[in-house]
Amino acid sequence: MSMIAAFYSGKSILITGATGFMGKVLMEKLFRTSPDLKVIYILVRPKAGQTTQQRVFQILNSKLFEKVKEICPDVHEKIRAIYADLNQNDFAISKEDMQELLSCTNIVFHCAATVRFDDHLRHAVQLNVTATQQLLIMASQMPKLEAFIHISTAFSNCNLTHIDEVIYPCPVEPKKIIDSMEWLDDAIIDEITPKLIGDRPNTYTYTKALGEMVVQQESRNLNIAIIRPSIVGATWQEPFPGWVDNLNGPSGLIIAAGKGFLRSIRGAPMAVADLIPVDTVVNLTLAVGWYTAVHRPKSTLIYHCTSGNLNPCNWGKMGFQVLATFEKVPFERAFRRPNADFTANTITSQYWNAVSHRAPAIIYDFYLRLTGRKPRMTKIMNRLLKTVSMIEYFVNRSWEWSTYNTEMLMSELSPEDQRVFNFDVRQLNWLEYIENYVLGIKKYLLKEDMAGIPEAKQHLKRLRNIHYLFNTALFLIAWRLLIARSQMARNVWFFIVSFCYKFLSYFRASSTLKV
Ligand SMILES: CCCCCCCCCCCCCCCCCCCCCCCCCCCC(=O)SCCNC(=O)CCNC(=O)[C@H](O)C(C)(C)COP(=O)(O)OP(=O)(O)OC[C@H]1O[C@@H](n2cnc3c(N)ncnc32)[C@H](O)[C@@H]1OP(=O)(O)O
Ligand SMILES: NC(=O)C1=CN([C@@H]2O[C@H](COP(=O)(O)OP(=O)(O)OC[C@H]3O[C@@H](n4cnc5c(N)ncnc54)[C@H](OP(=O)(O)O)[C@@H]3O)[C@@H](O)[C@H]2O)C=CC1
Repeated sequence: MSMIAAFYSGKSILITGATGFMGKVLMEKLFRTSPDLKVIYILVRPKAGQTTQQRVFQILNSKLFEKVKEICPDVHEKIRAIYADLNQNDFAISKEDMQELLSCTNIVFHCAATVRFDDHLRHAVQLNVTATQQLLIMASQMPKLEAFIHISTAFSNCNLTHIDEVIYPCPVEPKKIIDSMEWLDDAIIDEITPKLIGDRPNTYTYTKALGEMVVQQESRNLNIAIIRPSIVGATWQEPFPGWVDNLNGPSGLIIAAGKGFLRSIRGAPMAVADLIPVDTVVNLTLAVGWYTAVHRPKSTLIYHCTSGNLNPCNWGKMGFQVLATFEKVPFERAFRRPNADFTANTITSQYWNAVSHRAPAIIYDFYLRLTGRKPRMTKIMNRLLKTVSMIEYFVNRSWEWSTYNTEMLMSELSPEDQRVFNFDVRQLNWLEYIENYVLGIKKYLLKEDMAGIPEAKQHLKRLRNIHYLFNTALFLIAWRLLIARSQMARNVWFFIVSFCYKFLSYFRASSTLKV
């Protein structure tokens, strides 16, 4: 019997960010392994024309929850969606709902965040810092609370190269930042943002670091733990391999490469690609929830959920396997044949951006205009290049995260728990994982049918022929222009033509002699 699964039975659990990538997998695993849990409260806001109830309905009816509905048929009744907006005071939760949350919650998993790299500092602070502070204040009023688990990121201290499982202070106190956001106008915030984030690449990593400081400062007598996952990818094993439903991290770029838009990234092929499957993060999160509640460590423990030091894989190997998978299972209606590579420096990167990204987009838009359609490729390409420029920081460096706490926890688990809540990345076979990841993107994100693979392969063949034809035409035009302008080129051309002629005459004469 799994001790962790038994621990969650009968519990009332509050999850923020349950509609997000990680939150959904967390809920799924909880229901699947502890169907006897009492209730999961989720803080949800209406979005994209859907009410909170409709959003929950959509999640429960997704493929991810198919197994859960067999194991826990009353799952609908065990989810209590609470209207909440983490940008508002008291999260805009009604008095009755707040009362219920405060009096019943046993465990809090705080997953909600803005993960956008380019978010305005005011918004990133509101969600990643102020909302965390407010949630902790709420938690301190929960008499039945056993553990509060905060999800941070392994990149909250990406300005360092070796990162321990400790909280590193930021130069300016989070409270001061929170206060200043209230009275500074956007223009001034824009001006001071680069100074505040310092040697971090974006507002996301900076505000996640502030969020950790807030957790430390507001911990009072709560049982708190912080989990720092690295780059979260598709599921490895559970509930099935390859599940993914958003474009964050590598997923969007894998699509861009598979559809032939992305041809090159400035990146270091030998740098460690610290990817971690989402189900591994969730298993660790649930194990940490159990350990924190049952063993009540004296201080706030931080757990690194990373792969690099136990089972490293580099970007070169990962990219190579992504491209190899496209050969077997190509994406449909590709713009060009998938063929991406890492470039070493800014100059070559700019060259390839001009030649392989911008030029084909301009040519294609010209073709669209000629055929009376609206040009769109330059816009898509600009967006892609913006995304690439934002992730380049992470594919050009390697980090070293110590994992003492994570390994300690692994050793504390019973063999059954180690199996059911497996977070041992040493068992991960990268090639298999990446292949399933690409397949998962095709099936669950792009919603492409496997039956369409022969047609997709046929389409790639046509693209290859167009590519050869285009290159040959381009070569001939360039050559023709050169001949018109340069005596030397003309001489070379006549030499080649006469050489070919002589060779053919000799070949014809010798074959006639043989007959
Ligand atoms: C040795 C030789 C080997 C040779 C082999 C070579 C092989 C080459 C490569 C082959 C294949 C490539 C595979 C690997 C590539 C490397 C990937 C590296 C990824 C590294 C990521 C590191 C992240 C680490 C950070 C820490 C992790 C975290 O803690 S948080 C999670 C990370 N967060 C994110 O990823 C969020 C990023 N997104 C944003 O910040 C923003 O969305 C944006 C700034 C990128 C874009 O903002 P914008 O306002 O322009 O657009 P938005 O409104 O958001 O969306 C508009 C449309 O664009 C779509 N979209 C959104 N995000 C992405 C995305 N990431 N990629 C693509 N498209 C995206 C979105 O859906 C919108 O679409 P529409 O609705 O249709 O308009
Ligand atoms: N994905 C990754 O690679 C990594 C993620 N992390 C961390 O893991 C956690 C979960 O990330 P992930 O699931 O990928 O992120 P997602 O972007 O998929 O999910 C974010 C969640 O936060 C919710 N949220 C955002 N703003 C509000 C708001 N104003 N009110 C209520 N809810 C809100 C979203 O709700 P809605 O659906 O309404 O937008 C969504 O449920 C985050 O803390 C992130 O920092 C850490 C390392 C890597």
